[in-house]
Amino acid sequence: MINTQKINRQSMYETVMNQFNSTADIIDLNPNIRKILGITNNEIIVHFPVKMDNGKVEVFTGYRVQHNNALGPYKGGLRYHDTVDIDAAKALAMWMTWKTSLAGLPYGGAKGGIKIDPRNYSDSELERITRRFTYALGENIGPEHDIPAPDVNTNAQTMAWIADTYMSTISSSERSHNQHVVTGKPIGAGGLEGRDRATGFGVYLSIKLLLETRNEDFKNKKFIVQGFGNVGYWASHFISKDGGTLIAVQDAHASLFNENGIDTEALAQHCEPRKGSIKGFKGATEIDPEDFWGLDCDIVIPAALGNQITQDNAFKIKAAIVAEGANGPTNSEGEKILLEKGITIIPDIFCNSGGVIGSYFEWLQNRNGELWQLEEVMEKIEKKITQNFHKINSEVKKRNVDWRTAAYILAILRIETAYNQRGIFP
Ligand SMILES: NC(=O)C1=CN([C@@H]2O[C@H](COP(=O)(O)OP(=O)(O)OC[C@H]3O[C@@H](n4cnc5c(N)ncnc54)[C@H](O)[C@@H]3O)[C@@H](O)[C@H]2O)C=CC1
Ligand SMILES: O=C(O)CCC(=O)C(=O)O
Repeated sequence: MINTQKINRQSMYETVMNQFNSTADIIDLNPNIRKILGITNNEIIVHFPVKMDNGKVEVFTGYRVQHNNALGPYKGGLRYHDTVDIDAAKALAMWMTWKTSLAGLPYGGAKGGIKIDPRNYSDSELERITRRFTYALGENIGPEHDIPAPDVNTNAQTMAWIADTYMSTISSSERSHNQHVVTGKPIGAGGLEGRDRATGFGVYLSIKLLLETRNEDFKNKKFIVQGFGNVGYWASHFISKDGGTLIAVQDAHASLFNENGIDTEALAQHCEPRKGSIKGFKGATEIDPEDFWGLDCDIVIPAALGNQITQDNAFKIKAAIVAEGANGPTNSEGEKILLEKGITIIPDIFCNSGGVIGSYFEWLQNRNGELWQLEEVMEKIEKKITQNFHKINSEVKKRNVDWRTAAYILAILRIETAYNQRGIFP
């Protein structure tokens, strides 16, 4: 569990702006484009009332920030968490713009959510909250305009409620072909086979590809994971299946350690859906959360919230690789320390891009009226991530820079090219 006083030192917004500005300097980004990308296009804040199970009305605050749509419709998740505010949504929306650009997708970037701890609400309250949020967002979302997806504490069920509510607001003749207003839906409601595991699979694959460049694989490799939700679980599943040993897991409630290995599937079974936690799992010992980052291992996977690896703990990390499953888990000071120690950071905008790549395939599937099988989806995701890995690796070598810098250069250059080709800033 994290000490929030420490994580608030540098905001995620400051982190993403540092990353953007240092890249803009390196590539000598057109100053007009720099101005545009340095701000967000639209920041939507909605307050909406919902009747609770006890009959009382509570008013909630929801956010949707649309950063940039030079490459296509806005795309990015919705998060239900206490830490959601306008600055967090702005930072996360910017990361989406870089991520979709780097991945080679026809999308821009957006992010949003509700400031709420979903554990305090019943399922039927969450359904009403989600539906009222969707009404409040109104035409700010749409299948060709802004397409939400799952993020922290939201899931396929949340997306199904949004799609159903959105479709009830449009004309009946439009309903049958607007399912792609959100991605990450349940399979029976237009979802894509494999979207559930797509992000974790991408995290696994990005590490595997990096290990291959070093003539290594997962055998005899020990890894630790912060966050055992969608991303943390699926990343652990694929790495364990490929020979890696999960020795520690931390979530919002506990930190667990077993030097002989934690059974990923047994731990997943222990966590009941949505409100689940790793706490109380019998196959590992609970440790002090402060000891988590310093454990002796080869790979560290932050897969929870932003600003987790900072100047307060980066110096403790002994692993050779930090693979960013989460968005913005490493702040600027933390990154400096890791790089000085010679640790390779696989940056979030590449490492967790399997999710939005899967979402793109779901969007195409819905748009084209097709149904894709799991095997072909996973092959397509693997192909795209592998191609992107090689592009970043070439940039790392060509410019002799770290992986985040290389990824940012590619992402921002693609957007700059789009603006230039449109002839806006000759
Ligand atoms: N779900 C997706 O497809 C994608 C998610 N991501 C990012 O991955 C990260 C995790 O997302 P999901 O797995 O979808 O969320 P989730 O809601 O399924 O799981 C979140 C996990 O983080 C843990 N957590 C929350 N607060 C914590 C704290 N203070 N300390 C330690 N652990 C804490 C929770 O206990 C839970 O295990 C987020 O940063 C998200 O933006 C990135 C790309 C796509
Ligand atoms: O699948 C998507 O559209 C976006 C998922 C997301 O929020 C992310 O990649 O951070």
